[in-house]
Amino acid sequence: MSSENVKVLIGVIGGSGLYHLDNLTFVKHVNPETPWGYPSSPITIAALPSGTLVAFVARHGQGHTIAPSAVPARANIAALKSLGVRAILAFSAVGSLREDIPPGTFALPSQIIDRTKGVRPASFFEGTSVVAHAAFGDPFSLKLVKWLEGPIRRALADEGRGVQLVTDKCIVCMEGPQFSTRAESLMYRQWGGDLINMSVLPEAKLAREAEISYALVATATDYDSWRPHEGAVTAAEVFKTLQANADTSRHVAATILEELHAAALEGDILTEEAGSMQFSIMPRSEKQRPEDREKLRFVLPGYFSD
Ligand SMILES: CSC[C@H]1O[C@H](OP(=O)(O)O)[C@H](O)[C@@H]1O
Ligand SMILES: Nc1ncnc2[nH]cnc12
Repeated sequence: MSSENVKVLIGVIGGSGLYHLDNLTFVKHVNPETPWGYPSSPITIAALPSGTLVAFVARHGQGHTIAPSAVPARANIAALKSLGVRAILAFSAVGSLREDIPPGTFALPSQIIDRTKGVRPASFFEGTSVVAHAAFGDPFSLKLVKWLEGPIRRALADEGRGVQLVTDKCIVCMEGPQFSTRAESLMYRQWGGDLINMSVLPEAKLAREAEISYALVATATDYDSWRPHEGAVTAAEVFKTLQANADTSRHVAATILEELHAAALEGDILTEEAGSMQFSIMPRSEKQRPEDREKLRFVLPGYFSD
């Protein structure tokens, strides 16, 4: 279980239905302990055909034992960062709030509406003597999302199942675990929401605090509960599309990760996030507790060295 000497640039987070990337070559499992505990599941280190390594974590655990509100998102992001991860491709099963985003569609959202209820630890700085305000106006990495569009479209075309990709959508992140009421679902549409899940927050916020470029591949499974003459969403409805979406997600990952790794090495898709916390951390270091600085060094070594 040692994470020693593992250096990985790209991390993948799998959501509901996506518990492994078994179309890549398994190398080993690592389970880094972080100041925020252990990740949802041991992290799989997998090799691409060139030998390039990627890291994969199952958000809800390998056997889907962790509810969305209980996902140890800080440990997941911190563990990936400790392996060297600078860009995360996260997958999520989502509800659709729009007629023109039918189940089976893939989406790259660009905005988030936060409907979590404050029960999830949402910052690495929480409970410490260090105050930081990360910029989150553009919650996904603009450069990474823009870069992903072409390779994902090509991967979907190459798969040949006719899966469509839509971009520039707004995702609502709700608390759960129960699904929304019909009234809430209608309200989210009026607010401008296009998609809904229970997982993108605080994951995206924590990736930003850790200066990791983060993008979400949202895979639609259902129409939530806003359609007046249709039944409200149930888990059984979600399961109908989950497996096919997960198969396509694995295909997309296997097809684009080599190119993504090369683009990340080249550097440009990482430049927005790298160094972005520099002006977010309130600069009163003489009042910051040494033990808090040590904890934060795990995710932001550049700012909290002695
Ligand atoms: C199984 S339906 C609700 C569940 O599915 C999504 O999980 P994930 O984002 O990890 O794919 C959604 O966010 C909920 O957690
Ligand atoms: N309708 C829905 N609401 C919240 N999360 C979801 N994940 C998949 N479908 C969902």
